[in-house]
Amino acid sequence: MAVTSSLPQDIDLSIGPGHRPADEHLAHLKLGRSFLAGPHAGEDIIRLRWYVRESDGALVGRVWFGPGAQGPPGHAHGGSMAAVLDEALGSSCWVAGHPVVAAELTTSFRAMLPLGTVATVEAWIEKADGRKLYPKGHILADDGTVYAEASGLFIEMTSEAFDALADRLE
Ligand SMILES: CCCCCCCCCCCCCC(=O)SCCNC(=O)CCNC(=O)[C@H](O)C(C)(C)COP(=O)(O)OP(=O)(O)OC[C@H]1O[C@@H](n2cnc3c(N)ncnc32)[C@H](O)[C@@H]1OP(=O)(O)O
Repeated sequence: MAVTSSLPQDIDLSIGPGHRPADEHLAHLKLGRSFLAGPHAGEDIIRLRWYVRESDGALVGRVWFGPGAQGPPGHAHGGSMAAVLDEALGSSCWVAGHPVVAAELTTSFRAMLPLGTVATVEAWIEKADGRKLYPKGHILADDGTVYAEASGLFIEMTSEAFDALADRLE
């Protein structure tokens, strides 16, 4: 498939009914500046939009991997998929009311992801133990093919700690 550096507005990252934008849950982090979901994200690398699935509160994303995300010829770099999964697992905790940062992330790459693909990302909290959250997630093709999956340990912080970080950006 030929991949061109399409402008973001040419990429359809919408999702079906039963989802709402996740922005309201994630605004606390100044997420407009996110490496992946913010306006500064490279237009030809990755475009990403987060939603909350209303049936179970899971985080769902629609993500496009462009030519700037190349690893194997014509396919996404593993690091680009790991970055998306890092943000997905962390955000699944944030939308559930747990302000976290990543401590550990394990990613398994199951199938090569062709550049130009718009895929679905899903993430949810598998287990919680005090400040320790154990989310899981995956990147899926529309036919259900699993491109990559991840599990991690995320540590809950106080919202004051995040406010202090964000305040330094003002
Ligand atoms: C519209 C929108 C969009 C988008 C959105 C984006 C959202 C983004 C959301 C974010 C997405 C992106 C996410 C990112 O990319 S976040 C960026 C990457 N992560 C970091 O930079 C974190 C760096 N590390 C730290 O700051 C500290 O080490 C933390 C805060 C993690 C812990 O230091 P703290 O002093 O607070 O706690 P503690 O040391 O008492 O540890 C507490 C407990 O945890 C256990 N432990 C700790 N570390 C590890 C480890 N590595 N493996 C195994 N275990 C570990 C530890 O043994 C202890 O256990 P126990 O003794 O109690 O049993």
